[in-house]
Amino acid sequence: MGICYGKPELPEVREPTTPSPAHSLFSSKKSPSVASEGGGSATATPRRFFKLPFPPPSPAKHIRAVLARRHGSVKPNEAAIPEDEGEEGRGGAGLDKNFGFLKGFASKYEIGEEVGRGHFGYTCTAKIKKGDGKDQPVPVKVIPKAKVKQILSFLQDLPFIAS
Ligand SMILES: Nc1ncnc2c1ncn2[C@@H]1O[C@H](COP(=O)(O)OP(=O)(O)OP(=O)(O)O)[C@@H](O)[C@H]1O
Repeated sequence: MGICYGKPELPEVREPTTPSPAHSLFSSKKSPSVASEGGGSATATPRRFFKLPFPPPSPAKHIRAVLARRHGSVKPNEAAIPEDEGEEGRGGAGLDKNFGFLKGFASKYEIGEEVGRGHFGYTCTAKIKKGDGKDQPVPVKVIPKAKVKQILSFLQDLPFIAS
């Protein structure tokens, strides 16, 4: 009897009945633990995030609150400038001159009628009284000091602007 040199019989490789802990890392199937956490879909986590008892505060509310607070402390002569242009028309209707011009303004310029309004102030016609350009018509933009202070104060209250 000779010795037979056939192929050695290899043991049959079978899938283990219980997968190793690393199996889920390489398997395309979802692990049972992941699948049980709310379905594992892309929408599951955001849905849980938005189930907060209160929605996050809107920055618009903060801005509106600051504006309302500021508006409450506005003096009567400041309220003469509307937020939207053209409400009172042109030509000086409702023009409030109850504020201080720069020193020497009255001696240099003769202020005329209002020609238009913006968010911060209004524009008037004026005429140079003396010196270079005497009698030359010029536009004068009037921004009440209190309005500037109000805007600066509002900007400082904003959380995203460093003072
Ligand atoms: N030189 C000018 N000649 C004629 N009209 C003018 C002149 N300058 C301004 N105006 C009128 O006055 C209006 C207001 O001008 P203003 O410069 O105050 O506007 P604005 O820049 O929108 O204002 P704000 O910066 O306060 O928002 C203009 O829409 C325009 O009708």
